[in-house]
Amino acid sequence: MIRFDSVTKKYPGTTRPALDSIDLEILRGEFVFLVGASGSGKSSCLRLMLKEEKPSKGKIHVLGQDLGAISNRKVPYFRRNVGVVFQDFRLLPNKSVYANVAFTLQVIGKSRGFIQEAVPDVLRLVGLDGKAQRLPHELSGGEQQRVAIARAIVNKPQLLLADEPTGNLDPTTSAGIMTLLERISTGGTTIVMATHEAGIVDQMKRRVVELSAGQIVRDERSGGYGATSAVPVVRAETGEQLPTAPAPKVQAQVMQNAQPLYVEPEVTDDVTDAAAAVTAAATAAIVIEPVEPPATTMSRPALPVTSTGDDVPEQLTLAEKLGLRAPGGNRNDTGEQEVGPTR
Ligand SMILES: Nc1ncnc2c1ncn2[C@@H]1O[C@H](COP(=O)(O)OP(=O)(O)OP(=O)(O)O)[C@@H](O)[C@H]1O
Repeated sequence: MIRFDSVTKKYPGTTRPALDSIDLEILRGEFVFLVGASGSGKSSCLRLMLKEEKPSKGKIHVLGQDLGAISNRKVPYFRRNVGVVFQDFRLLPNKSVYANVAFTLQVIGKSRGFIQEAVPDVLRLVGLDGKAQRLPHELSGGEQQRVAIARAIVNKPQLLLADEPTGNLDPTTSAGIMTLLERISTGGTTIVMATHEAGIVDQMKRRVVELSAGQIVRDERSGGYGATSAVPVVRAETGEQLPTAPAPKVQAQVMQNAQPLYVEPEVTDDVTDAAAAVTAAATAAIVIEPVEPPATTMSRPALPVTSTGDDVPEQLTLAEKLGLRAPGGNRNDTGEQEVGPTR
């Protein structure tokens, strides 16, 4: 499904690599957490898997394809099989929930009939079937993230990449999002998720790959978060060590005491709401701890905007960022403007 062979990523103008000779194999259907201190290379890993960045050395295979052999023109076709979810949702602000999800299918040329079936189906799966006509700002943060997840999976990708998808959400809502991701995973989708949330990782007991200063320092089949948040942050550009990484919001202890996140799917469409209710009840005791910002803020570019080649424009539309259209391709009537969290 995913293979990294001695992959090194060194960004221009930096003194040390963001990823340093990484070997990694992820099999079909796995649910893998990428953990590690801020700056350890998690987002770089995801960007490489999506071919948003090119490795400086080494080879990457995703979905059976050698990413180095895919031309920029063919990248959107590759990405049709890869869903992506970001911390800041990236929804179209002036489009309804339905239109946001339908957009993905319109861009890749699916028929109206297909869209009219697929969108309600996926909105039911994420528990938003009653909210199809709402605008993003009329939804809670958790609901907005569920729209983003619906958009990411509506084309039934084999692989879902998630970069801190609960980063903007409170602990209970985060647990609900994890319930949903776990359900998507049981449907056979491979999921790779970068996170700082110790409680979630400890509770779900999935494969954990830990990065430290660009190297894999731990790869456990059924692991916990470990002590990564205590690992000093290292700035790739200078090698300077920063004192702390962001504190996780969902405390491990509380999540350990919570009931399992996953609820067996039922035949009714209310299953997601039922699962969310169970999760909410189980995590009702969670105390929302104020998250102190790190002593020094890391300068890090937004995940998808990085230019990958000489012929790729700097300003990418949403469809281009999501890999649904080749950069510079025909920008028709899809109204591509994006929005982050609206609360
Ligand atoms: N476009 C870039 N140009 C230069 N350096 C970069 C770039 N992107 C990332 N880096 C550096 O590469 C290193 C790894 O960054 P990356 O974003 O992959 O870490 P991360 O583990 O995802 O961090 P966080 O948890 O804060 O999101 C960091 O030192 C970062 O400063």
